[in-house]
Amino acid sequence: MKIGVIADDFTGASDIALTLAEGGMSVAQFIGVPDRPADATLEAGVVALKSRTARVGQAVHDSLAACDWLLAQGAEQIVFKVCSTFDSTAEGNIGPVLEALAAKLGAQHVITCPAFPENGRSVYQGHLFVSDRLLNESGMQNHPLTPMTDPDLRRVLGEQTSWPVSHINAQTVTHGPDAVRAALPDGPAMVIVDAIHDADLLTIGQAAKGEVLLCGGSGIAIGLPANFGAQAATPHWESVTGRAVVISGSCSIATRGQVDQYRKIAPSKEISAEDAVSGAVTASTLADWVQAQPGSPLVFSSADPKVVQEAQLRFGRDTAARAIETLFSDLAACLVQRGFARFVIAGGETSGSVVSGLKATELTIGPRIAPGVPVVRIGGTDVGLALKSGNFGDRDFFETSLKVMETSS
Ligand SMILES: Nc1ncnc2c1ncn2[C@@H]1O[C@H](COP(=O)(O)OP(=O)(O)OP(=O)(O)O)[C@@H](O)[C@H]1O
Ligand SMILES: O=C(O)[C@@H](O)C(=O)CO
Repeated sequence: MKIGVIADDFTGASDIALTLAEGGMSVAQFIGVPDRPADATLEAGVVALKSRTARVGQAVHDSLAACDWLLAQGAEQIVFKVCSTFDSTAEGNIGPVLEALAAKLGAQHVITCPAFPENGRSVYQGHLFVSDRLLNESGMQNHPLTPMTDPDLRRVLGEQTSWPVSHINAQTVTHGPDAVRAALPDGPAMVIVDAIHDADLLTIGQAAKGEVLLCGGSGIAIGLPANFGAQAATPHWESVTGRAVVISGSCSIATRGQVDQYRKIAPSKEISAEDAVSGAVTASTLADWVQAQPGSPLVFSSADPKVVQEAQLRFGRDTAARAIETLFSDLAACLVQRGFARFVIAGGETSGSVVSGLKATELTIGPRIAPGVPVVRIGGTDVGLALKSGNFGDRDFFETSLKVMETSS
């Protein structure tokens, strides 16, 4: 293995696995830290954790365990994959995890760049933009678990780490990889690097050749496969047919648009936080409903910020979130037992729960459905998944996912 990735959520793991696969590397996504060695022919391995919203100590512990496993598989470069909207809290988990990984790997500085231009995320003057809005005006300020209220990544990361946080600006990046390398500080530092276009990420990738530790969204990996001699490719896919369901626990603006759109063409059922917390709706009754519907139904808890906020005040943020996640995880487990073969899941935390419910341990990566979202297959099965990050995909995403799963390529 050449590149080892530690991803702080499951959709993010698929996102960067797609980047590496399209960069021409053979790649697999592992669900949690595997208890056995990876296939020796793999060039990149992505360990998907559910550490973004875990307690700091747990996130550090899990990330170090993933790092140990990746190093044991021969990984020469470790990437800590975080959200392209830098989702975190004042305590972490990005800063503490990076500090721990840097200590383990003996890294002096950590190039950090969440830019993902194809999905509208750019970093300029140390500030993160989502399309033409600063992060804190992009809708991310209302995120149910990690509201992002400060667009200055130097400040955001600075609050989470005792390391100095420095910055390499866009002008330096346009001067090429040597200029970026020359701008890296001598002493220990987390280094936020600006990137506006894919070309900037390619430059950063070249500059990062030989660096043991990097941090970013999937964009940070655009330039990395070429450092190991890989050439761009389209991942292979064998069609998955069979009954399908769409499960959405993401409350992002993009997902709510996709839910509105899909409800026009498929049966749908909304689950409230109260339904899940009170146990009024159980996984098996929900599975009965899904099974009785024609076509590929949608089950969703996606709601607007006001509804989410009310539920959080009433039940507690974590209680509401975990009750919905557990319900969806149990639902998926019921449905796979009843022969369902295609699952489209919206939301990183939601995907983490559902994939665990499906008892998946390894995913193979297929072609893209949308930027940042591949189709994936549970290793050794005919079960196909789309794990969609909250903010990704256009309004037809759910329908498109089902079609891409059916099509060999
Ligand atoms: N109606 C609701 N009320 C309260 N919490 C909810 C509701 N619906 C979903 N949630 C919770 O909100 C969280 C949404 O996070 P999730 O990561 O799944 O989506 P996302 O943040 O949009 O996606 P991503 O992390 O990929 O950007 C989940 O923990 C989910 O259980
Ligand atoms: O980087 C992103 O935005 C996504 O891959 C993600 O991590 C959302 O959960």
